[in-house]
Amino acid sequence: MQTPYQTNAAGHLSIGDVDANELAQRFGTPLYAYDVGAMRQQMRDFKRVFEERHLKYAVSYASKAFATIAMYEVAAQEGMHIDVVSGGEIYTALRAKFPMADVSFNGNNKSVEELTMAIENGLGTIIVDNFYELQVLHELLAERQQTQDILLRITPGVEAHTHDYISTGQTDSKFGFDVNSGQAEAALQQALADPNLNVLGVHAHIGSQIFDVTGFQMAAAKLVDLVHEWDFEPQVINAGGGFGIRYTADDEPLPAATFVEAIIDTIAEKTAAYGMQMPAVWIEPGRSIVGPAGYSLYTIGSRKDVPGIRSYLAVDGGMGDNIRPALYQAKYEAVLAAQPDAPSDEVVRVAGKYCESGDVLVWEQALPKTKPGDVLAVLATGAYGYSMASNYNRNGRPAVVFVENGQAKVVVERETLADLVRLDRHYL
Ligand SMILES: Cc1ncc(COP(=O)(O)O)c(C=O)c1O
Ligand SMILES: N[C@@H](CCCC[NH3+])C(=O)O
Repeated sequence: MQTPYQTNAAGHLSIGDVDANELAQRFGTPLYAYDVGAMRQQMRDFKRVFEERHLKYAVSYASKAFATIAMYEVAAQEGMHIDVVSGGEIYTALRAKFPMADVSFNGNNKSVEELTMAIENGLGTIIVDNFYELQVLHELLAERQQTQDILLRITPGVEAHTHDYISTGQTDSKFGFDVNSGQAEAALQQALADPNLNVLGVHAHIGSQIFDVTGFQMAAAKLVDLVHEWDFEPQVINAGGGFGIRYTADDEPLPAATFVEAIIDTIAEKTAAYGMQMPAVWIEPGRSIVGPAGYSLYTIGSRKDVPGIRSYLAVDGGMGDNIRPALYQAKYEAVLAAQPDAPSDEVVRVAGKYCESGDVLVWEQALPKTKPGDVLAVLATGAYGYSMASNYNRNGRPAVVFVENGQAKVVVERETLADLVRLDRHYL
């Protein structure tokens, strides 16, 4: 059976051709380690179908999944666009010297400051979410006698079959212009009439961690139907992100190309049927670019056996570096770095070190016998792990290393104790 990880000659877990135990020893734990080659491969896989078909496109990495200077550098090197959702992500991209023309800006409540930052730095496309934003943008642009390319984010009423907290395409959503009530069409007319706005097209994002193409086809078809109904010929249709990945053996993700083909084919067929030009197709994968490439390395510490119930194996990280199990009941798999393929002896719950009963990393994990000091690797933690990390319990955030071709480099330093009080001020 094919494993979702690599091993080296010693039979140890290998990340980017470096032994995971060695990474843990050199850089300490907890540690986020990324296999850069795997990320590059995913980016290329998403782009390939567009290239082969000579289409106008953008594969825009949804960087909320993992936004650091180094990540933006790799994305730029791979000819990716990026999607940002805050002034902080814009600032990080600027520091990475990411080409601002290839940046799009999503979000349901972009502040005046953030929108100002976007237009003053030549950010390529603003994905407008609501009427308030249309108004603020108009004022900022008119003042500066500038125009701005925008897309309109539409809530197409397509609900992805995924965990309820992370579906954003349905009608009862804080995101985007609602279709059924006529808001989306009104927004389009308002934007088209605005001399400072250049409406490139429409955008929809239906949810996250999706395993079939149907939702994307439905949403893409709906977008084409809508623009046709509104008598608007878009230059761009953005089908969002949400492509599912393998966290555990229960997940059966589709290849990047399958999603891309389904989206392209739907848009091509629908636009052709209406006698419209084929627009550029944009997508926004986040999780699927960085998720499978990321590993969280921990050192095993204490253990508690509750007779007849279960055993808890505790590691030196937890919900501060990976909130997803606590927040979404997300499931992960873990292996021992020194013997990932060893037969298992028991099933344990991998818990963190935080003062919270829900601080779990893996709910049920079969493992060989372990001892304190062993390095445990949780797989596929590259998306929404570091980016959702916190300093809860005043634990510092782990370092991040990028590993490629046998070389490892720290791209985010481990937070120190001094970092934890850096912004504190004495009261007395
Ligand atoms: C607008 C938008 N685009 C793209 C994404 C990326 O989603 P994922 O990381 O699941 O690909 C998200 C997050 O779900 C999003 O809200
Ligand atoms: N943070 C979520 C995904 C949210 C997507 C936001 N658009 C996760 O960890 O799966």
